Amino acid sequence: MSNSTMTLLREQAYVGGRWIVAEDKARKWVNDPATGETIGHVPDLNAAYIDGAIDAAHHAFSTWRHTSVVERADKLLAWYDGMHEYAEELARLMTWEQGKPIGEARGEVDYAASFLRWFAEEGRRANGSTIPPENTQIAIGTVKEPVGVAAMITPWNFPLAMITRKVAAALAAGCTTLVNPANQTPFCALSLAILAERAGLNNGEFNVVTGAGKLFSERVCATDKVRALSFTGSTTVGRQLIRQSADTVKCTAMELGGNAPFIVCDDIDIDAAVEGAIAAKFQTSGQDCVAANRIYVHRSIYEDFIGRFAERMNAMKVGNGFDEDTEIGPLINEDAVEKAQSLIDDARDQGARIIGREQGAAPGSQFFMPTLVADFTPDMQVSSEESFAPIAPICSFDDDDEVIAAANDTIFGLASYVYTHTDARIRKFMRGLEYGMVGVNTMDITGPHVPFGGIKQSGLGREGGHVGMDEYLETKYYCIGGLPAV
Ligand SMILES: NC(=O)c1ccc[n+]([C@@H]2O[C@H](COP(=O)([O-])OP(=O)(O)OC[C@H]3O[C@@H](n4cnc5c(N)ncnc54)[C@H](O)[C@@H]3O)[C@@H](O)[C@H]2O)c1
Ligand SMILES: N[C@@H](CC=O)C(=O)O
Repeated sequence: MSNSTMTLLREQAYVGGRWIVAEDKARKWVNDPATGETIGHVPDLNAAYIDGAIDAAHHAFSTWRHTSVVERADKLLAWYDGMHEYAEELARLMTWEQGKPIGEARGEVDYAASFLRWFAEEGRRANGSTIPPENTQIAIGTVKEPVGVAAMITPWNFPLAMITRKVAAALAAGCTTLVNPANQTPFCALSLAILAERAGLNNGEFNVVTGAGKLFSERVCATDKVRALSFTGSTTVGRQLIRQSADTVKCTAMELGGNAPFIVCDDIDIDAAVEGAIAAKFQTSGQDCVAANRIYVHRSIYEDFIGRFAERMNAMKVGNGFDEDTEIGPLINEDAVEKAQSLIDDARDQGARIIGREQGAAPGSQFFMPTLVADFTPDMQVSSEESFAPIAPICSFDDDDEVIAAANDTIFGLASYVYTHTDARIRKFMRGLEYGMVGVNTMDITGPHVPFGGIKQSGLGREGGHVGMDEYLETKYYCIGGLPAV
């Protein structure tokens, strides 16, 4: 399949079950990050269009909230089937506008679709409860009800999965949805809308509102018609959105930044730990909220680990994501490349050893060669900031308590990893690490069935798993009095 024959590339927004362009012809252009070439454009919707989309979702809610769980599940499953039917095209579209290596893009299509199936099934389990009353003439219980219209603002690094993980949960709960996708990757969101429309979600239940996130958030936060706001992105923007949501007291779900520690103890198979660290660091070319951002290795195996990691890293193929053997693609824009370089410069100036291929070997201006920063210290920016780049800071430690304290010394608390084969240590790390997620001897920690999310300034709420619908459900308590005594 070539890019010119794609059938899922649509240069219109999807609002109220209709495909629209902006009357004022305002557009946002989308570029291929690997080549810089233009892919196309999408409408840059102004406030009036955003308000129209809010009204459409609000109107649709009055019907969708009363649909049966079976109807909701059928539509989500039809959408799931559509994603599988068009899996290869979706993957190619993602590689084109996001830059992700095609193998990873195929993986994300499956991952994104898995949330549609999971929540199709999970919708049936939005159970209420009965509560034993204190006298026999009353009946007490709870029912779960949808919160209302839910708005979602999603990032570019997982342009399908970060949408389906939110939207499937919300639709299964009986909410209607408005998605504002990242400006770098709107075509993935719109391809989802094409498949949603074919699955029968064609009446304003799912809207893709392209254009600036800032304006979108201002409009949705200002109105009571939108009751929930779910955001995935940086902690800086998340804080701002929590503030903006205060005036209308919205339910907010926040999946924010991370600074994941990856701890390698001295009782492990070094090659397995190196493979885990390589995957945890370089997936999505380092642009992953759960990417290993600080690697701590026990002093007794430190130089050995660095040697093996560097050898593996230097063999990684950096290139256009469409080449099947590419392991590291482009970064999302040139600012990201500049930021990566400034992190390396700061670390070098403060005495770190910089190991890796020359940046001159990069195949284009938006590529950053994978780089190991050995002997990093807490004062370096690579330690406190999420690099979102293929940069692997590594330092040594002597003692478990010391490394747990170092790992926890951050405002973030999303993912963490530890490699050790000793039972007592597993328990100590699992409980001691102040993170929402702990991977032990694996970096493969996500899936539709797990509660994904962070503590501290990495977020509020969980996505996926049994709790993934909680953000979109209210608990209504009822108390029926005056019943005949039993
Ligand atoms: N916890 C998670 O599940 C998760 C997943 C993916 C990415 N992230 C985080 O996202 C960040 C990387 O993405 P980024 O740099 O593009 O983040 P970002 O916060 O700049 O942008 C994310 C989204 O927010 C929108 N946005 C930007 N400014 C806005 C504003 N003022 N109001 C409303 N919307 C606005 C953007 O258009 C984009 O769609 C990293 O920190 C990463 O850890 C977290
Ligand atoms: N890698 C995460 C998304 C964050 O960027 C996931 O697996 O859901």
